[in-house]
Amino acid sequence: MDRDGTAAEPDEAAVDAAEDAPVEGLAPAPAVAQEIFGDRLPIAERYTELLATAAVQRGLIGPREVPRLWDRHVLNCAVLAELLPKEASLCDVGSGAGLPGIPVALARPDVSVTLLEPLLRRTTFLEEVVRELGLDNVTVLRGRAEEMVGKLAVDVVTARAVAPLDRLAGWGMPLLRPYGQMLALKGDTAEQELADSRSALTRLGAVKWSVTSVGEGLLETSTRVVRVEAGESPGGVKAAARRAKAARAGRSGREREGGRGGARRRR
Ligand SMILES: C[S@@+](CC[C@H](N)C(=O)[O-])C[C@H]1O[C@@H](n2cnc3c(N)ncnc32)[C@H](O)[C@@H]1O
Repeated sequence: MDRDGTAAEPDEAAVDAAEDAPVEGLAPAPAVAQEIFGDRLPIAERYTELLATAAVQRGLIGPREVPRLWDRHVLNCAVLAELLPKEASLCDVGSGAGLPGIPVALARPDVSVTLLEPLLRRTTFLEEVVRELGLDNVTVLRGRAEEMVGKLAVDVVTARAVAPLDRLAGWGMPLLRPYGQMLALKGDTAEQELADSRSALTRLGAVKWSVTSVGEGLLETSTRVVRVEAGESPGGVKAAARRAKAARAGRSGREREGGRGGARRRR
């Protein structure tokens, strides 16, 4: 600010230099990032910088994570791309600062990603990031997963660090289309959580489940994923009833609108 109270015009060269300056503590992108993100690598680098700066300042990422953002967060999430069908629709439940949804969207521009997150502070950050990075395959949606049954139906649900597997499945499976899949990043607890959740998964319309590793041969530590495949009724009986209710509400709403239009036409 100048002494007369007006903001000084920023020096363009100084702004450029500030933008190019390395972020303290953040390592440069590892060589493998080029293989994973291809020509979107500069966008992935900018996203990682935003995690190291704005997301840390707003309390969405712990400051101690900064030195390991590439390995433990961005790349570790991006390799989920290996499991995604071509041109899939995907909902990242409890996306937080965009993990794993944004790295996946960067690695797979053919996939349409919805970042679902209930907290306003987090959706505000996500909207800003999506706008700044120009991610046209990403939508931000504010809400809880259990409120979205009948409103959202996708081929793939992803989640990391959101809830124990049985509870997560109760939220995520009802958002799938028939024969869709839920991919939960679970690390070392994957097998145990799966063993503890078998009856819940069956009740929720799952027909097949396994623990799989992605990023092998690319990352030092591969990413362990619980993969749960749905049958023809994802979410089971309760979800089917909720979807039918939502569909009836939608239909009667449309009929009411049509009815009003019809009345106008008859007059
Ligand atoms: C520990 S954070 C993990 C964020 C991100 N997935 C990551 O790995 O960095 C858990 C997130 O789940 C969100 N969450 C909690 N309950 C949820 C629900 N029922 N539906 C959707 N998101 C939920 C929280 O708001 C929070 O952002």
